[in-house]
This record gives sequence, C-alpha cells and structure tokens, in this order.
Amino acid sequence: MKKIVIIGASGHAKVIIDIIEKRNEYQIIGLIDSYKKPSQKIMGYPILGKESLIPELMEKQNIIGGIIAIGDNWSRNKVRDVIEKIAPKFKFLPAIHPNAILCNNLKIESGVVIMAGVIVNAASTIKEFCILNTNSSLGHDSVMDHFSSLAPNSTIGGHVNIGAFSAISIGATVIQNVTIGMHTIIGAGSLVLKNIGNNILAYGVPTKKIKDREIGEPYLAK
Ligand SMILES: CC(=O)SCCNC(=O)CCNC(=O)[C@H](O)C(C)(C)COP(=O)(O)OP(=O)(O)OC[C@H]1O[C@@H](n2cnc3c(N)ncnc32)[C@H](O)[C@@H]1OP(=O)(O)O
Repeated sequence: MKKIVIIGASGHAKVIIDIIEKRNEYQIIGLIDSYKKPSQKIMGYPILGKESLIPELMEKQNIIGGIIAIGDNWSRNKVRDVIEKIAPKFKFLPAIHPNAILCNNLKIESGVVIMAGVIVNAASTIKEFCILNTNSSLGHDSVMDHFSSLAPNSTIGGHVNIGAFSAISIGATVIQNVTIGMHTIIGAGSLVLKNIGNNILAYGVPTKKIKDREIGEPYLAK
C-alpha cells in the first residue's frame, strides 16, 4: 500500500484519518504538525515533525504525498504553498468518505475532503482543496472555487457559486442562483437569499453584511 502523511493534527485530522482507514487505499505513516510535540500520538499515529521533514520522508520512507487536514481555508492554502515549494513531487490527495453520495462525472480536484453524509448533485464542480463537511449538500450546477468550504449540515441550492477561500458555516442555507464572493464568511445558521460580495462577514436570517473582513482573518477560533 502506498504511504502517506496527514498534515495537521486537530479534530479535523481525526475525521480524515477515519476516512483513509475506511477506504483502505493508503498507509498513514504519521502526522505533520508545526505546533504539536513530536512523539504525541493521534488516533494511534505519531506526530513526526514539521513540514520541513517532508522531503526526507519522501526520500527515505517513500511517502508519495498526503492530505492537508487543516479546517481554516486560508491556513490550508499557506501550508499547501510551503509544501509545494519544498517538495514539488508531493501528491495532494483527496479524502472522500465511502458514505458520501456524489453525482456522476463529478471532477474532484486535488486535496478535496468530502465527509460522511455529504450529497453533491449533478453537474457541480468542486475545485482544489475544498472541504465538504459532514452532512452538507451542494445543489446541481453549483461551483465551489478553490479552498472554499461547507461546514456540517450546510445546504446549498442549485446554480450557486461559492468564491475561493469562502466558508459557509455550520447549518447555514444558501438558496438557488446565489453568488458568494471570495474570502467571505457566512455565519452559522444563516439564510442567504441574495448575492454577497468579496471579503465580507455576513450572518443572520435573512443574511446581512456585518462587516468587511481581512484576507485570512480567523473564523473558526473559540
Ligand atoms: C466539525 C466542526 O466543528 S466544523 C465547525 C464549523 N464552525 C462553524 O461553522 C462556525 C463558524 N463561526 C461562526 O459562524 C461565527 O458565529 C462567526 C465567525 C460568524 C462570527 O464570530 P464572531 O465574529 O467571533 O462573533 P461573536 O461570537 O463575537 O459574536 C458577536 C455577536 O454576533 C452574534 N453572532 C455571531 N455569529 C452569529 C450568527 N451566525 N448568527 C447570528 N448572530 C451571530 C453573537 O450572538 C454576538 O451578539 P451579541 O453581541 O449580541 O452577544
């Protein structure tokens, strides 16, 4: 079995480990994390060290690549950039739970994570490094641009466009034909009825703009 690493050692990483174990296609040799102490174990797998260790792991332990298990959309992108620079041959793999329901002919780009209970409907597009968290659904003819995410139980109608790095938070609903810009956060439990632009924090029922946001401002803290 081909060997891989998981990058990140949070709760999100635990869910991704479970997906990889269930699919039984790759052997996880350990986790890469810049903040947690090496020697700690997560779900039985050791934390091996920081991203800088990856070239050595590829050479000496034959790892072919791995999955970035970082929930924050902007941080995931920054870590991808670092790894691409130091290990250009590292393969960024997708992780797709066997109990996700995906439309036929869906093109899943590199690094995409799709969790249990997700439904992706016909003619939708999911670009690089998106996350579709537990029980979220993406309606027909919709597009998730790179590094965007759906939190658990979020519901996206048909013909919706979600911009790069934008996050739809837990339990939010977006009706059909809506476009959400880049770097925008839709807060938990929101109901989005109209288009929302770039770099905005918005929430509520119906959803209203709360403020402009800086690129990379945290939205999952606490
Ligand atoms: C498996 C997993 O766990 S995946 C986890 C996924 N997590 C999520 O999806 C949660 C994402 N985070 C959110 O939705 C947050 O509510 C955010 C980012 C929208 C807002 O967070 P913050 O800016 O820190 O808001 P903060 O908590 O300080 O609240 C400020 C005010 O706004 C209100 N508020 C915050 N979020 C919302 C919301 N989604 N809807 C309505 N009101 C809200 C608060 O009640 C508070 O009101 P108050 O001042 O009257 O008390």
